[in-house]
Amino acid sequence: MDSLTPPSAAIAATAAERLAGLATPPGALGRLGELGVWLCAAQGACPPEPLDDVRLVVFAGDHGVAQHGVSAYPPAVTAAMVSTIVAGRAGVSALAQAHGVHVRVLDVSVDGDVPGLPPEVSAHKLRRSSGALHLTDALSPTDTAAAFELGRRVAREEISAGAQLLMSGDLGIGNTTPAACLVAAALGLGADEVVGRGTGIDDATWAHKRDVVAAALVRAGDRVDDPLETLTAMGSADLAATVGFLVAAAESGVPVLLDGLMSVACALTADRVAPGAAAWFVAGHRSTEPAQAHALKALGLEPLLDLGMRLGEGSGAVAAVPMLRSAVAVMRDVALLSEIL
Ligand SMILES: Cc1cc2ncn([C@H]3O[C@H](COP(=O)(O)O)[C@@H](O)[C@H]3O)c2cc1C
Ligand SMILES: O=C(O)c1cccnc1
Repeated sequence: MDSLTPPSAAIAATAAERLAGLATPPGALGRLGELGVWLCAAQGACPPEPLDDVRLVVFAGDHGVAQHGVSAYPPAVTAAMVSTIVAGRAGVSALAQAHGVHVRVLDVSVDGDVPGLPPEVSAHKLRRSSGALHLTDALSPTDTAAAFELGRRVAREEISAGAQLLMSGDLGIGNTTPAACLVAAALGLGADEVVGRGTGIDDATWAHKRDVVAAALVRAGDRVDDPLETLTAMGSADLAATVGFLVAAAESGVPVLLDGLMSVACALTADRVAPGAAAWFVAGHRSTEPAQAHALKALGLEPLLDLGMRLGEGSGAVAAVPMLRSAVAVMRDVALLSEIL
């Protein structure tokens, strides 16, 4: 893919000038000021538009590797949590209600049919679960392409419906294992550097998860050099869809607020598929997963929040939405020093 157009440098310069002219000491707004400048550049408008339409899409799927002792929870939790998001009662639902964020959840590859799902949640289902990535490819190349295109289509739908800011969320027991693999593949890291505690695994399970990731990396071989082949070898349909979603947001010039490990691993992969995509991303929070820290550093992103969260679902991104709205408010509503003197 060609390198993407970055946010407007001209508007960034105008916004930086406005920030410097506000009735505050220079730099006194700290990162809020930097965020404000970035948002102006991403929107192509200074002062920026209020963020009235903020949307999260949660990509749900199961993972074959979850049958092999890498999580503290059984795969059946995935379907139950999809229903819980639909009912508006998940962790991310509470945060989204508090901050006026629209949540859409998609069953991309949950293992089995989730009873009682509204058709719009299950209509895009691509497959059930994925191959156990240390033993076999997670997906076929056709599945990877279809999932990537699904994610792109979903982003375009949300943008057409009015999204000014997009976020991706994840749901799927075992998903920290493929996400760690994506980061290791992109950055040439070893399994022991990327494997984390996920849902809260003990030392013995961590050591096994590390061995599983190491085996997956050996099995993938030099396919790690290509981001889409990496998704085929050791990703999943829900993660490939997330990558497509993030690429399409960046292609369309819509800013993205990233979440934890899965979101950031997919952002890193999206920037490999579409170089320059990362200029459209801001990091919502630092999770406790080591691979997320490596990926953030490689992307040059410093997270807005560091609350020790490790939930996923998009929760850390949604928690950071008030920071972006604060940045908009200061850029719009603070007087200029020249007006008051
Ligand atoms: C009740 C519950 C709700 C969740 N919501 C998100 N996750 C998160 O934790 C899981 C990933 O961690 P691991 O790789 O260790 O399985 C995914 O389902 C992810 O979405 C949850 C996990 C649980 C148990
Ligand atoms: O980093 C995350 O988002 C995360 C970590 C553990 C489990 N689920 C999500």
